[in-house]
Amino acid sequence: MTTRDFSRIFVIVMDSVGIGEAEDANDYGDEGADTLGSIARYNNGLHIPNLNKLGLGHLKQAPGLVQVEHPLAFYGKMNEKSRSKDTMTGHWEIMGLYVDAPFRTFSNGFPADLITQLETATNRPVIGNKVASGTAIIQELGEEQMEKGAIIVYTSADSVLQIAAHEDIVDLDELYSICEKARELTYHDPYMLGRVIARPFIGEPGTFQRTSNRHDYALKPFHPTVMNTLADAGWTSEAIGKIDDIFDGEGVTHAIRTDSNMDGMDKLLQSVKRDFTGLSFLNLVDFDAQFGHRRDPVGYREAIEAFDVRLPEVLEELNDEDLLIITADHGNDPTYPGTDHTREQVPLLVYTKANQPGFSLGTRETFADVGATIADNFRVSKPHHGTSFLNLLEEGDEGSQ
Ligand SMILES: O=P(O)(O)O[C@H]1O[C@H](CO)[C@@H](O)[C@H]1O
Ligand SMILES: [Mn+2]
Ligand SMILES: [Mn+2]
Repeated sequence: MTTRDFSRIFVIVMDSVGIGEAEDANDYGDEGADTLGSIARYNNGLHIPNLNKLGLGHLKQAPGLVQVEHPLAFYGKMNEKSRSKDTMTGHWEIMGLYVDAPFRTFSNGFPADLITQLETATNRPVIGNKVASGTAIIQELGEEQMEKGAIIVYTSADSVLQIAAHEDIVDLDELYSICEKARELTYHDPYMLGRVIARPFIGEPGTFQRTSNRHDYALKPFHPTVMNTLADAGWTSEAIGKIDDIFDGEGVTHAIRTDSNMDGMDKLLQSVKRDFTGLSFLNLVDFDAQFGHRRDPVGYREAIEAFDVRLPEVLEELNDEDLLIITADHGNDPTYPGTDHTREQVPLLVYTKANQPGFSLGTRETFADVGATIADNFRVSKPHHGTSFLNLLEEGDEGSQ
């Protein structure tokens, strides 16, 4: 450990809260996607006084977004450089890594070969094997899964193999071990899937419900990320929520699980009250999983407003030596056709009590600017990608643009 400017950096990823189409949205068929703007317009407004105070209204004009005169945070937008719009790619890029080739996707289901290997390895018949929404496929196939003692395998536009089973038929230990086998079978070429996900559910036919016992089995990041360099240098590199899964534990010094956005905010607050030096990295997945993929713009608005309500508690606990960065990993516009992520720019809000008001950080070329800033702050080797904006945070008003 050497020196640092800020002693603690807190990063909150509002999973899927994009802020408008990315420059390359056309390549993804996502022209016009705008998660935050669409939610604001659909609901005729958003009540987000605290995000507005930070400066979110400087990034977008939409009902409920207010351009305050003296934003408390520095604000900007970021484009994603990696050629993919999934969660892992977004988070890895935030920590300084690029993914050049998208992980493989299977829009017609998985090859028969893989399914046979999975059935043999798990001794359970596979049903489903198609692209599906997770909440819909358990209603469709849940009863059959129970009768046959089968496992439901499905995928999406993301590089995922998801396995759903009723907790009374395939207990959690078995489901997790099935997923580990599926992970082994798909870790390398020719499959190299981004993630295998356990999707247990409970209940009766017609009212099946997924439980929070979901578990993700990711690939390890292809190269060390800023989380690794921080941890290797002896700083804290804490993961709250899905972060530990997304990095497959790489560079994580402490992992803290959460079961909802509000639980994530509770855990963040506990972390803010703890004494440490380094990074605390939180993912709030409900925006994406509960509302974006479910194409529920009303629920999504409520989730953003609920997040906004919790912000002051965090801001009050921060001191002059802390930095808070709020951003996202991709979009998931709940008014857009389909049920998948949308290629969007993401918001960047950077708050420190040490220098207010903030000003524009402009439109950043890559999410990796966040990782580069963190590395710069803690004087560890910079990631290959990204430009630090740390110096701008120290400039004061004359840096205003
Ligand atoms: O429909 P469910 O099961 O929620 O799946 C969603 O969750 C997966 C992982 O985030 C994505 O691939 C998306 O399809
Ligand atoms: Mn995501
Ligand atoms: Mn998602």
